[in-house]
Amino acid sequence: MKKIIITGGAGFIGSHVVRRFVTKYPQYQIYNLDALTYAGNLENLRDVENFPNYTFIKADITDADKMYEIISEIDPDGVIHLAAESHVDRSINDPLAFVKTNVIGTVNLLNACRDIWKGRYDETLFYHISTDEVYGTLGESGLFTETTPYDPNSPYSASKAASDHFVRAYGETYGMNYIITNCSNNYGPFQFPEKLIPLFINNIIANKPLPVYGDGLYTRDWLYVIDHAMAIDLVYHKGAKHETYNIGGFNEWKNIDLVRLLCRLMDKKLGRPEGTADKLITFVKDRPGHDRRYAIDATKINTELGWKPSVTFETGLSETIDWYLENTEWLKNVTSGAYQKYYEEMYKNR
Ligand SMILES: Cc1cn([C@H]2C[C@H](O)[C@@H](COP(=O)(O)OP(=O)(O)O[C@H]3O[C@H](CO)[C@@H](O)[C@H](O)[C@H]3O)O2)c(=O)[nH]c1=O
Repeated sequence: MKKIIITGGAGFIGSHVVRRFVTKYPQYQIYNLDALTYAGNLENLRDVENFPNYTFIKADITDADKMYEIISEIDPDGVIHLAAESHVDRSINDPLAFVKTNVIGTVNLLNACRDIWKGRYDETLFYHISTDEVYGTLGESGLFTETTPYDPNSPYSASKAASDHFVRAYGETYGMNYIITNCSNNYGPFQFPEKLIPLFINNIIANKPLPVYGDGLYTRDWLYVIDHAMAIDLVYHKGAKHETYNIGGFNEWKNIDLVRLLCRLMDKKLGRPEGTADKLITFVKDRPGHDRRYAIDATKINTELGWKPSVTFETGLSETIDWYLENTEWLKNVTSGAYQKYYEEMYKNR
């Protein structure tokens, strides 16, 4: 039986990856290693928690000894590494937390895998999940390809860039098998409401202001999280070792256009008069170092592995809104307590 450790499996993207692997591959034993920080939630995995091929391990990747102990005990065939601090605004307030988890945490995993897999690197894989933000920002035209030079602008993207470099370096220096994928903005069920789409859905439901940063003309390339999980599955099984793949939706939206679309859909679904949510739009002080535009060229994964997004943005967004409207209890749980304090702290200067 193949054994795979998925780090960060209780988080947003991680939980979709865990669900896919546990349900699709009964012949694999899946270990979800997660520290359960504010963004990790076992509620995200209630539907698979009793599957015989699923095991949850609460552990923090910043603990080197613990990583060594767990990885030597399980002796996995592969590690799919998603555990990360991921919110840009948080990284501006507390960069060191991002260095600890994203850089040191990744190196801790690499060190353990390097030692435990020694002599059989060819049969094992360290698959590192990363972001398009490592490439920095684009002007009006152009796309990020796998050969675009790294040029990160936020403490978050700098920490992810550093972790990518370490993974590559361990491949070159020690000969470990690795793959890195860099993906664009994800959206979908179970996303913590600090990111644009779930935050704004939450605020529209609660009739709270929608804080659009700067002029709102920043551009992001949006991908449904389930399509990302499908890409990760494909890359894990078919990707070439020591390679990088970009994953994106070829789906660029200026923030303000996306917010207006969201407002329109939400008014309709909530049975409110058209234009109600629009009135909540509030332009606020910009995010420092705000990247103007991201856009991914996903040609390589498309032509070499045959992956492409399976749903349109309109369908994915509509399903996402429905999910949040049906799961108000989940939303209430994750936004209680510390969330309110965080929210006020984050927006007090904006
Ligand atoms: C939270 C928030 C965001 N924004 C803007 C900032 C960005 O231009 C855009 C999306 O913001 P966020 O949802 O924070 O996502 P962004 O900074 O693009 O980064 C995301 O996408 C990245 C991939 O591109 C991931 O690596 C990151 O983990 C993820 O957080 O919306 C607002 O205008 N108002 C807001 O309140």
